This record gives sequence, C-alpha cells and structure tokens, in this order.
Amino acid sequence: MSDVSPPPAPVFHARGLSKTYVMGDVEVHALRSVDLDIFEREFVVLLGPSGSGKSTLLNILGGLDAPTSGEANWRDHNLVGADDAELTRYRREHVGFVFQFYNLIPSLTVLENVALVTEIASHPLNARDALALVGLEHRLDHFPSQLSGGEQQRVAVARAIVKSPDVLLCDEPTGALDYETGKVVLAAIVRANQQLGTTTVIITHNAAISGMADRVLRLGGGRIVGEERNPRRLSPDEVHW
Ligand SMILES: Nc1ncnc2c1ncn2[C@@H]1O[C@H](COP(=O)(O)OP(=O)(O)OP(=O)(O)O)[C@@H](O)[C@H]1O
Repeated sequence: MSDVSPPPAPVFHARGLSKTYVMGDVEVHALRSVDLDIFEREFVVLLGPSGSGKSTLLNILGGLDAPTSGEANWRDHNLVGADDAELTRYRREHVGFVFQFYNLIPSLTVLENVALVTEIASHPLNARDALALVGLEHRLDHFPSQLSGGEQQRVAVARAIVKSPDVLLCDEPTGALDYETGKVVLAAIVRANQQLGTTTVIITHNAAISGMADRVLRLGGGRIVGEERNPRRLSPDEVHW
C-alpha cells in the first residue's frame, strides 16, 4: 500500500482558453490562451485591472458564455461543446452566482426569494438553513426594500448557496458595499466555502481580499500574469483595507 495520496483532481480544467469579441472590424481579445486548474473546495481570488478578462473567465467557468477556442471542462463535462440546454443544466445543478447588484425579486420576502431556487434544484438545502448560514434567520418575512444593501447581498449569497452548488462564482460581491458591510458579506461567503465545501472564485478590485484566498490569480491583457498561494488563509476579520 502506498502512503502517497494521488494529486487532487481539478474541478475545472481549462487549456488554451481564448475569447475574442468581434465588433465590425474590431477584435477584442478578452482571453488569450489561458491555462487554469481549480480544485475542489479551493477559494480563489481573481485580481486584475479593468478589462483584463476577469468577468469573461468567470462567465465561461459558470457556463454563461462560450470560449472562442480552447478546452474548458467541469469534471468530466466539456463546457466548450455543450449546447444551450446542457449549459443551462450545468448552471442550474452546479453553479451559484453572486454579482455586484443583488437582483432580488422585490415583491417576494427574503425567505421566498431563497425558497424559489429550491424548487428547481435537485439537492437543495433548506432555505431557512441557507439564510441562517448568512446570519439572516431573523429577517425571513421582510421584503428586500426593508433591508440594507449588505443584508440584501447576504440574501443573494443565501440564494446562490441554497441549491448546494459545487462552485460559487462571485463578481465584485462587495463592490457596492461599505467596509463593514463588505466584511459581513465576505464572512458569509467564507462560511459557505468552509461549511459546505463549495469551491469559490471571487473577482475583486480590492487586493486586500486576496489574503483570504488559498490562491490568487492576477490577470492582465487576457492572460494569467501572476499566481500566488497563501500559506494561511486570513479570516475576514484579519483583512483590512
Ligand atoms: N460582450 C462583449 N462584447 C465586446 N467586448 C466585450 C464584451 N464583454 C467584454 N468585452 C471586452 O473584453 C475585455 C475583457 O472584459 P472583462 O469584462 O472580462 O474584463 P474585466 O477584467 O472583468 O473588467 P472589469 O474589472 O472592468 O469588470 C474588455 O476589453 C471588454 O471591453
């Protein structure tokens, strides 16, 4: 018997990933031959200047967009060759999204906003449990307009994790929030990563958040131009900006 454990298999495996937008005579190379593996339970932060390709990469990982060329696999599913129906199924079963703006349904309560997702997911958590995980178990019957921005974003995090996604993809989740509120939202995302084992990828312009990651990827001009691994992940309480 060998005591050498096999290397962990990546959940995402991308090679030569490229995305070119063509508008008339203009070609925009949003991603240029990106090679990337992301591993189960990993917490990855994507940094980079505006226009460096962060959202394009996240959208391809989440099955919202297709690359122009290259390989992109989610476990054994090929995301490049998938048709719309397959991508929809992939997103529905495996991916939770959190964006900068919360996009809650204003006429539904907090609990109803989250419970809606449990009706279309195959292995959902209980909506109340997801809201407890983000610390909102006492606001179930409130409407979004009765909540602060940070509380609404925590509802959005609960809505993303209630389907128990394999991966949580966050595009500037604290971009519209003040310092203290941003930290509470980050703590909710970290809790989902640690308690549910959800692989997490966060885009941010806030370099301080990178201390919370297992790994930090820097994008520039559509390429990965830097990669760092943190020896220890900081908790949201330990990061300051
Ligand atoms: N639908 C689109 N059509 C044409 N060009 C696009 C489209 N989406 C993105 N781009 C271009 O691709 C490049 C990368 O954009 P992307 O949104 O991925 O960057 P980003 O790093 O996320 O930027 P930001 O931090 O400003 O959100 C940019 O030059 C952008 O203008």
